[in-house]
Amino acid sequence: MTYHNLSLHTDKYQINMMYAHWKNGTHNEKRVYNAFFRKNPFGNGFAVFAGLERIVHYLQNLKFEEEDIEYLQQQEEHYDPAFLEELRNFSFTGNLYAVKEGTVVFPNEPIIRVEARAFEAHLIETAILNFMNYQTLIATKAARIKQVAGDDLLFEFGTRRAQEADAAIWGARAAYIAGFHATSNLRAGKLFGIPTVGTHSHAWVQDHDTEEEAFEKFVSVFPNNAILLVDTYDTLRSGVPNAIKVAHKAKKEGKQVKGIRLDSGDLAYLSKQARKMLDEHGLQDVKISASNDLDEQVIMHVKLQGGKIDAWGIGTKLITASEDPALGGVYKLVAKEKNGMFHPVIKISEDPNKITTPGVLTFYRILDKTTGKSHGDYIAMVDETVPKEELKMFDPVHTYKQKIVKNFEAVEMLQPIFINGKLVYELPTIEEIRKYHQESLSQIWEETLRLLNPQEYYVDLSENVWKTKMNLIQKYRKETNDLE
Ligand SMILES: Nc1ncnc2c1ncn2[C@@H]1O[C@H](COP(=O)(O)OP(=O)(O)OP(=O)(O)O)[C@@H](O)[C@H]1O
Ligand SMILES: O=P(O)(O)OC[C@H]1O[C@H](OP(=O)(O)OP(=O)(O)O)[C@H](O)[C@@H]1O
Ligand SMILES: O=C(O)c1cccnc1
Repeated sequence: MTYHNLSLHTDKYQINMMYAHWKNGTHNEKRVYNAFFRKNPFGNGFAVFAGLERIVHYLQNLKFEEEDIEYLQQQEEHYDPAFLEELRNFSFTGNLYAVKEGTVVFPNEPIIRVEARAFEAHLIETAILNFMNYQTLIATKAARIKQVAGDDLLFEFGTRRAQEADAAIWGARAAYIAGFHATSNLRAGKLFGIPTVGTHSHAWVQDHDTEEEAFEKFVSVFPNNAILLVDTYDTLRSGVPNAIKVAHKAKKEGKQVKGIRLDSGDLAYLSKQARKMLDEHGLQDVKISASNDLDEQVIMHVKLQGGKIDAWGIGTKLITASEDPALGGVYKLVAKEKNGMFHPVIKISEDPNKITTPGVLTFYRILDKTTGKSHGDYIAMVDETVPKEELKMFDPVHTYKQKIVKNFEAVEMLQPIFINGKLVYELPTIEEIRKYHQESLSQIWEETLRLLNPQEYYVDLSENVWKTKMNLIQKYRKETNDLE
């Protein structure tokens, strides 16, 4: 895939802050930022991290071309030519740590940590959040759909309804990571190695004198994999009977109609009737697929009503994450360098959920060695040793809620991706990511995975992190009181 240089894919305030740092001589000081989200989308109990591959390519290709420099010069009269010269030599030289794509993640944990010169850390915020927020959102929506679909096949059909081309292909990839089986977008298929799928549209049927002729012609060119759309005129009176006729004829000629597609009406009723009609004609091997504004709710209800659908094609509601269209992930400064050392910094808010967790942080998934399931996640300083035998886990807000965990394995979730600007991580294949996602899901109790009112997963702080946070809150509270 050719990756375009996206250096200007940032907000102007980032370049302004880079400029202000440069003018003040602080641009080479190191900063630490964490990317995280505060709330699971769709009322879900978890999210599925995606976007890392795009972030890796973005950082590898990050440079200011001559035309970008010229454009910046025109945009802001204050930019000093010597600053623009500095941009000419720009590349990402920092460290980036991230969880693996496909990981089940939770609110408020640092899923990406950036350690870089203030100059670089500012520039990359916007693009990192752009990639992480969208792809994680779609992977999460896809995981919800996957959960209700069971063993049924899931096809991603969203491109025509997606918010432009990038969203279509990266959304198709995110859906595949979360367990979809194929996409209708050939470019996504080619770029990422996702299996592709295609039926035909209503236009194909309208284009012929009769529906039967349309089906026959289609089967004649796709003798073993045609899926016939049966709802153009009347699903049960015309579409299904014509498909049956054509399927019989095909059989006699050594061909095979692979399936039919329902795209309107009551999908439970129509699929049950269609299955009955097909079976009565000995066509048990003709599968039924469905589409039409599907999401996890409709799929679940159609299945509860006894619908006989083998494959689901999902477009609009997946690719636009229609009922919750933004993840809201943020990138916050958590430590800054002074005299060669990192010092934790905090952002205070009236809303306790918006107070950041300071320090150079990592986090661990605390897996029970007997069940293989997670007790929760544990955020600690990178230089902290996590106890091996007994771990005290406590709720960081209601601290009296605590438990002592034994017989566990603490798995560090953040992986080094770039060290001193060098890529040190081998990007996994899409199949490896998809498999890893299932493994990650299997470590979470089903009470947290359920679609409706899931049990909240514990994301706890080490005592050290908690104390650092409380001390900083006290410090700022005291300073503010002193001012009054
Ligand atoms: N049995 C069902 N239970 C719950 N929802 C369903 C069922 N069958 C279809 N739906 C969903 O209901 C929504 C509306 O379907 P409806 O039949 O009203 O519209 P339509 O079929 O698109 O209409 P039209 O026939 O005019 O194209 C769609 O999102 C569809 O997926
Ligand atoms: O409903 P979605 O989840 O968004 O899935 C994609 C939709 O796109 C197609 O319809 P469209 O009316 O665009 O074209 P068609 O003529 O092929 O039906 C397809 O038949 C699906 O209904
Ligand atoms: O192949 C299909 O049936 C398809 C592809 C894209 C959108 N709707 C349907």
